[in-house]
Amino acid sequence: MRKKQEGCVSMDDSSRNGLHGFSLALASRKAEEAAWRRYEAVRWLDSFVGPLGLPNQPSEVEFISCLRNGLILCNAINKIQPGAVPKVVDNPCPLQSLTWDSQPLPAYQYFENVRNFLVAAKELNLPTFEASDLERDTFEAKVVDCVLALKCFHESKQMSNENGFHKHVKSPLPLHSSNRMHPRPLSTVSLDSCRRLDMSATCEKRPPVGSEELEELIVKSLVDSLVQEKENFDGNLLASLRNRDKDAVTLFQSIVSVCSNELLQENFPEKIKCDTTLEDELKERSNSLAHSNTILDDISDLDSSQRCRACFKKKSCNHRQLFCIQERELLDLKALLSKTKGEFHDLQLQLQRDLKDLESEVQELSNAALGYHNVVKENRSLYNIVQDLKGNIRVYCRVRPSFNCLSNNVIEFIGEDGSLVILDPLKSKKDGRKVFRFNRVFGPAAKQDDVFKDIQPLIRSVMDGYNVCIFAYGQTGSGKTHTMNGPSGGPDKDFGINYLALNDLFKIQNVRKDIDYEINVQMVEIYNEQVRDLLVAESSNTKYP
Ligand SMILES: Nc1ncnc2c1ncn2[C@@H]1O[C@H](COP(=O)(O)OP(=O)(O)OP(=O)(O)O)[C@@H](O)[C@H]1O
Repeated sequence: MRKKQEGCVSMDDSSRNGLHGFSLALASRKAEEAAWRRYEAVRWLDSFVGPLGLPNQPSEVEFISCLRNGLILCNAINKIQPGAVPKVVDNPCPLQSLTWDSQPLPAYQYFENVRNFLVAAKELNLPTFEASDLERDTFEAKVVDCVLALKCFHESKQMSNENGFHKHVKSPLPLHSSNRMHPRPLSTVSLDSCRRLDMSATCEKRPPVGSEELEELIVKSLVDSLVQEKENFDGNLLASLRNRDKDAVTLFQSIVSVCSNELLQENFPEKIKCDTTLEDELKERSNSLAHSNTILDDISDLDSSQRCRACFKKKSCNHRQLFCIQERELLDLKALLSKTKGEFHDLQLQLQRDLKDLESEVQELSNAALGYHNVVKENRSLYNIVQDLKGNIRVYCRVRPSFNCLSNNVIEFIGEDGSLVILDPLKSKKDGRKVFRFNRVFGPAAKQDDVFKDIQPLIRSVMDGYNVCIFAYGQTGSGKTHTMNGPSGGPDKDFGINYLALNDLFKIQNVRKDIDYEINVQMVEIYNEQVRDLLVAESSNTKYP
C-alpha cells in the first residue's frame, strides 16, 4: 500500500510539472516499451530460427537490417506453417553463419522473400507491414508487431495442438503504438495463451528494474492508456498486472481512481459538468441553505472535502458561494414580495372602507338634495297658489304728486285695504265724496321701489311658467311712463317696473342653473290705433300695419 501511494505521488508530480513534461515522460516510456518489444522479437527469432548474430539489446537499425533480406522471416513462418512460403531465395551460406550485416545477393531477390512472407502472414491473419518498411527504420514498430504476432501464433498453435481445440480470439498484441496497424483478430489464438505470451513479451524478458521503478512504469503505462488511448485499454496490460502480483492490481485500482479524479477532470471537463454527484450535493446544500441566513459565513469556512469537484484544487468554492448568494437574494425577494402583498392587501381593505364611507356620504347628500328639490318645488307651488289667491287680475292705483301747490287736494282718504276716498271741492260733501276700491292704492309719496315690491311676486311667477301682464292706464300726464320706465336719464333708484322686473328675471335665471331660460324683450307703442316698435331707431319702420 505504501508503494502504491508513492507511485501515485510520482505520477501526480509529473502531471503538475505541466503538459510538456508529461508528454516527454510518455514519449520516453513509449520508446522504452518499443525497445522491450524489439528485444523480445529478436530473442524469439534467435531461439526459433537460429542465431541472428545480433547483440542482446539491438538497435532499430540493427533489427531492421537483420530482417531486410526476408530469409529469417520466411524461415520462421515456414517453420510454423510449413509451405507458407514455397520458395525462399537463399544464399549459399548456411543460416547459422548468416549474420544481419551479410547481404551477398541482389536486393531485388531478397525483396521477393519479404513480399512472399507478407503474403503468407496475411493469409494467417497476422498484422503485416509494407515491404518498403524494412528500408525505413522509422517503421520498425510494425515489423516488431508482425514478428511478435508470429511468435504468438506459433505458441498458440502449439497450445491448441496440445489441448486439441482452436478458439477465435482478439489479437494479443498491444495496439497502442503510435504507428500501429489496425487490429486483426487471430482465428486460432486462445485468450489465455495470448495474455500469457504478451505478458512474457512485456515483463518476463525486459531488463530487471527495481520495485519503485516498476511501479512508476506501470503508472505511466496506465496513465497513457487511460488518458490518451483509453478505448484500447484491453486485457493485455490488465493481464500483465494481474499475473505479476496482487499489489499491482490494487495499484491499478488506485491509479484509476486518481486518474478519474484528477487527470480525467483536466482532459474531459465536459464529463465533470455532467456529474450528477455535484448536482446532488448542490441540491442538498440548497435545501439546508433555505433555512439559514448565515450560511454564507459557513461556506467561506468549508474545507477541501466540502468543495465541489470542479473546484477541488481551489482554496474556495466559488460555485457554492455564488449559489448561496443567489439563494439568499431569492429568499430576500420572497420576503419582500410577501411583505408587499400584505401591504397591498391592507391598502385594498382601507380603500374598500373609504369607498363605503364615501358612498354613504354621497347617498346622504343625494337624499338631502332630493329633499331640497322637493321642498323648493313645494314652495313654488305654494307660492303660486298664494298668487292665485291674491287674484289673477289686480288693479293698483298710484296718485301722482301735485305740481301746483295752490291747487286743491281732492284725495280725502287712502286706506290700507285699497280704498280711496275723493272729495270734489266744487260739490257738497255729500254729493262730492266718492269712494273707490283697488287692490292697493299708492299715495303721492310712494316710491318706485314701493310699487315694484307689490308686483314682484307676479314677475317671479313668470319663471315658473305663468303668464303675467302688467300695463298702466290713465290720462295724459298722469304718470304712466314714469311708473313703468322711470324718468329718462334718472338714477337707478327711479327705475320703473320694466327695468326692475328684467333685473329680477336675470337674477332668478342665474340662481336656477338647472333650468334653461330664454328671455326676449319687445317694446311697442299703440297710439291712434297704430303699433310702433320703440326699439327700432327708424321711425318709419316702427309702425305695424
Ligand atoms: N309719481 C310721480 N312722481 C313725480 N313725478 C311724476 C310722477 N308721475 C308723473 N310724474 C311726472 O309727471 C309728468 C308726466 O308724467 P308722464 O309723462 O309719465 O305722464 P304720462 O301719463 O305718460 O303722459 P302721456 O300719456 O302723455 O304719455 C312727468 O314729468 C313725470 O315726471
